[in-house]
Formats: sequence, C-alpha cells, structure tokens
Amino acid sequence: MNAASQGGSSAGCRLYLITPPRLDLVRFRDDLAAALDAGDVACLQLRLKDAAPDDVKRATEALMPVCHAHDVAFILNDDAKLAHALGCDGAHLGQTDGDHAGARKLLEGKILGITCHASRHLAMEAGELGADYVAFGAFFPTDTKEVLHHATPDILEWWSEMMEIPCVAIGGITAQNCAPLVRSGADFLAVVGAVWNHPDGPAAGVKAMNAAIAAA
Ligand SMILES: Cc1ncc(COP(=O)(O)OP(=O)(O)O)c(N)n1
Ligand SMILES: Cc1nc(C(=O)O)sc1CCOP(=O)(O)O
Ligand SMILES: [Mg+2]
Repeated sequence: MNAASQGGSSAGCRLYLITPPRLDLVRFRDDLAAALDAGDVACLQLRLKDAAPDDVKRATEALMPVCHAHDVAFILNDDAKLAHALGCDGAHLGQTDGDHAGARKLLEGKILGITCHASRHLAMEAGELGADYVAFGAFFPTDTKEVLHHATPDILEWWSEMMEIPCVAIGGITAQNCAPLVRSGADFLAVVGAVWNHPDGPAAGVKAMNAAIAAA
C-alpha cells in the first residue's frame, strides 16, 4: 500500500475503512465523501457480502471516483479477478477466497492484502508470495461479522519487528480500544462500525479514530 501509506498520523498508523456489508449506494456515496473530507484515510475496501457482480460493478463505479478524488486507494474484497476487471487499486483476499499466488500475478503493481487471522504461519506464507499487507484479527468482539479467530497485540509486535511488509489490525476496533494496537506496530486499523455506526455520523467517526491513533 505504498502510495496510500504516505502522509499519515504521527504514530505512522493509518485508518483503513471497510464499507458496511450492505448499503444504499446513493446515501452511502454522500456518507463516504463526508468521511473522506473529515481526515486522513489510506484506503476503502468495498465489502458487499453476497452481492452480484453487477451490483459490485455499480458500487465500484459510484465509489471509486470519490476515493480517487480524495487520494484514497479503492480495494475490492473477495474477488481478485473482478478487482482486475473493474480497475480497482487492489483486492483483499481471505484464506478461502481463491488462489493467492494467481491473484498476485494478476494484480501485478496493484495492492494485494491477505487475511492471516491470528496465524504467524499464514502471515509468513502471505509475505513470501508477495502480499502488500497482512491482516490480523479479530482483536475485539464485533457485531459486523461472526469471527472464528481471535488475535492479540503480540502478533503485531512480532510481525512489525521482523518484517517490512505492513500489517493491518481488524475486528471490533474503536477509538476507545485502539491504542494498544497502534503501540504494538499496526500500520493500519481497519474498521467498519467505528466509522459507519458512529452516533454522530461517519465524519465524526473518522475524526475520532484519527485523534485516537495520533494520541496512542
Ligand atoms: C483488512 C481486512 N482484513 C481482514 C478481512 C477479512 O477477510 P476474510 O477473512 O476474507 O473475510 P470476509 O471479509 O470476506 O468476510 C477483510 N475483509 N479486510
Ligand atoms: C470484515 C472483518 N474481518 C474480520 C477478521 O477478523 O478477519 S473482523 C471483521 C469485521 C470488522 O468490522 P468492525 O470494525 O465493525 O468490527
Ligand atoms: Mg473474504
């Protein structure tokens, strides 16, 4: 995530936004613009679970220009081929989202992120195949998805002391609980609820997260 990772907070950690799993595109485009106007965001991951490719295409066409106008990378969840076909800046793949090595070849020069749960072994494998970042989680309970794996901050310390490849922390992260993750070396904090469900709106969510990152 080289281009996306320039100019972050004083802690060197940046915010990684993920969309809600279902959204009203017209309303969400305005929410996204307000969120990106509010402060530093490295990237947006489009994560529409169970959406048809045509819906993902429509969402990409509506949202990617908003991201690019704010110098924010646009990453597609789950599908490297569709990310390539739609001209996205990259893809995020989980452990059951197809052939990681094939995705690396297809997305040459683009961002490839890989979910590694709480596994040092999976992270080493992802690093060896050329992932641009590895994602660890879930660090905290979350209502956004049912999680089977639970990570602790020591995996961020272990990874960041040993590897140059950035690491992303995910799962139930809020402005109130993120400080140990930043201090343990997370390069990015990936959030859904902390921004889109913030009681004062997404702009307030981005401001609160960036303030917490800077204060950590
Ligand atoms: C940044 C980031 N980290 C982890 C995930 C989870 O990916 P995955 O395990 O494939 O689960 P789904 O998102 O597909 O439900 C992610 N999306 N983004
Ligand atoms: C999409 C996702 N993946 C996770 C993992 O642990 O791999 S946790 C998660 C949900 C993140 O949403 P929130 O910030 O609202 O908790
Ligand atoms: Mg996935």
